[in-house]
Amino acid sequence: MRITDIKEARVSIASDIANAYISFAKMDVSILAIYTDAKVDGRQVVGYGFNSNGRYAQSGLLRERFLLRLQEADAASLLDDSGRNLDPFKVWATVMANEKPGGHGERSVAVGVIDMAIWDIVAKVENKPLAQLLAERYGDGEADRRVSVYAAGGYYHPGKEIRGLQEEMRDYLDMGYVATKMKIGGVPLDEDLPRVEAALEVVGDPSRLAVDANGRFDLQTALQFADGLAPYGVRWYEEAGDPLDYALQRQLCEHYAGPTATGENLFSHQDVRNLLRHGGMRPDRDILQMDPVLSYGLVEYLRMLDELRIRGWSPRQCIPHGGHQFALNIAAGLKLGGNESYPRVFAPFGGFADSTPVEEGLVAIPDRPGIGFEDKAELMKVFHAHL
Ligand SMILES: O=C([O-])CC(=O)C(=O)O
Ligand SMILES: [Mg+2]
Repeated sequence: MRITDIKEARVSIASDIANAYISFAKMDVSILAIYTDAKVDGRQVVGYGFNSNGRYAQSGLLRERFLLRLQEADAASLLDDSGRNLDPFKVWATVMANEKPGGHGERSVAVGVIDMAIWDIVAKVENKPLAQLLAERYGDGEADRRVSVYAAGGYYHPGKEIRGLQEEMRDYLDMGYVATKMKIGGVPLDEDLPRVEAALEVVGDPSRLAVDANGRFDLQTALQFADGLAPYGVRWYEEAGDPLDYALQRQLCEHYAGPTATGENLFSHQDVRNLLRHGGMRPDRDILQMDPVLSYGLVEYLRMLDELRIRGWSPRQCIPHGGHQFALNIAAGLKLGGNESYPRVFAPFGGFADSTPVEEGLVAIPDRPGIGFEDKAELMKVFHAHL
């Protein structure tokens, strides 16, 4: 088989929401289609990819470097031993040729978009959902049938007062979620704690509400918020400080008994190794949120999981960022602890298949080959309109 064509485009997901660090007023993503000459049940196999929110479209890196390498590669050099499917590890090595180590920057996002599309192809050629393929290749053969998801939102939004936040949380519960997440750190502690209390009034059990500071705080503020949050017992306290400030994370873990979470802005297995070595994170409670598409794709995510295992961490402590179907398949196939979901923001890239509504906080994997994008009409419309 061979790749016959590659199309890439930039799509806006701009909105007027903000977290403690950034506004999403100019947010966009790269979308990608990789066409092949493979056919399954008479249909051409096409793989789709996109990056999740928080990092911008990667058009320049994709066009000028990574896709060129893929297009210039000898077709046979990309195949697995059977010769009838792509090998994601060989594709990864091809697109990463002549890249120095370190300095991961956003190169990892461009490569992640390609990797997502390649795994979509590989699972389609095998005629299986990606979750099943992963369980067979890397697990005990059985994927989790349903994945625990939580509704991420609670952004700062002009004109959205406490009542608006409560309505948003109620909306998530009505949609079938039992757990949610909200932003903190965009206003001072004495204004944020009433927001947390208001959300808790709706969500109920504090173990069902996580809070996310998006890396906003210095050590002192991180600890002040920790003290403010401690009496509530929220599900987790996310990205208190800069994602690469492992000393801050360690001091937070020493100070705050509740679960913390971080990792969505770690883009390599080397970064994850450093977090686990130096960040003081506790395998019995803390949550790791690396997002496979932002961090060089599933090929690299498997290396991250190796770093976890070496250090006695269970993959169940991983709940990836990003709210996309790729991470949902990975969570089911590799038996992670759950997956993020964005029911109301970043559409149509957030959310899962049309045929698998969230029920009691769980979502199933549709019985479709690949990642399952074909079971998400609004997303396919975007792919077809641009690619
Ligand atoms: O607001 C963002 O950048 C998204 C985020 O942190 C999350 O989903 O955890
Ligand atoms: Mg976050």
